[in-house]
Amino acid sequence: MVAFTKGHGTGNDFVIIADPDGEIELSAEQVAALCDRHFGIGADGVLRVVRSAALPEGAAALAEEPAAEWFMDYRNADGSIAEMCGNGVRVFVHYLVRAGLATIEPGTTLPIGTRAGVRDVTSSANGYQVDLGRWRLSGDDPLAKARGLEVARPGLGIDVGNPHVVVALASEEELAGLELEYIPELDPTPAGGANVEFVVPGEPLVRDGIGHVTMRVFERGVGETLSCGTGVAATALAVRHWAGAAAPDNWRVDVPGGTLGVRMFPAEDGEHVALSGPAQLVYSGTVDLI
Ligand SMILES: N[C@H](CCC[C@H](N)C(=O)O)C(=O)O
Repeated sequence: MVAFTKGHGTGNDFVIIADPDGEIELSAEQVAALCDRHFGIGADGVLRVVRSAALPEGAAALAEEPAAEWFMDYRNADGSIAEMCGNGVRVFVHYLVRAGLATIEPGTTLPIGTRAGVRDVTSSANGYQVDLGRWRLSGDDPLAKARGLEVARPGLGIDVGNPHVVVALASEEELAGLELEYIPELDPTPAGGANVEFVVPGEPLVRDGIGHVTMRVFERGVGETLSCGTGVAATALAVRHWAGAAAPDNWRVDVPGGTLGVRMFPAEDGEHVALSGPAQLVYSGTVDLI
């Protein structure tokens, strides 16, 4: 039996397993069993909470300034490993704070180790803000086909530590008509796959200097989720890219599970993108690992 806590960020839900000394080896099958919504707890992913010192890949997280004492071992619902989870890192930090394992005061930063590198988290008015780091156009711009979409649409590849393909749709009706119980088809398929976001620009796109979009997402290794933090950031970046230089650096993104904030800002190593939003813990329990 292992102790777990269930948490979510705008409906993107996770099984949190505290393993500070890195004693629990989670297999892909065990993760898939935990995430199964009928035979397990049910979640979009697993967050294993482990001290960086207890992990081989955690060494890099300790080498940075400031060192990241904690490492987020994120897994997708199918058991696959992904580099980064934007909603997940907010839930991860919220768990650390509520469990008394870390503190985060207004104006202070808590560095968290991830497979995409150390990510800085701060408290914010709507919960937490995570600096997802430097973003880039991935160059993987496939054609996207989806059930319920009349014609294939061009996608824009965006990397925010993990891979995304963002597809612009013409209307909320088109967005609602997508049958995302079926995996979208990307042609060509990026090596390693990608999370696929479908977006409708707000009418108007910019209100009071803030960009507004609505989106849905099919997550790599999961399926359609109510929210995907890195996907929300990638979507705002893609829409701003399409809108051109006059587009704002602050965005509000509506997802089925709620609303998240995105902000682009200059940093020493290039432009960064930050994601802000809520994090909730729902319940705790114990579970038999298969
Ligand atoms: N839900 C996560 C994204 C997980 C990405 C994962 N599905 C992948 O394979 O990259 C988020 O909030 O950013």
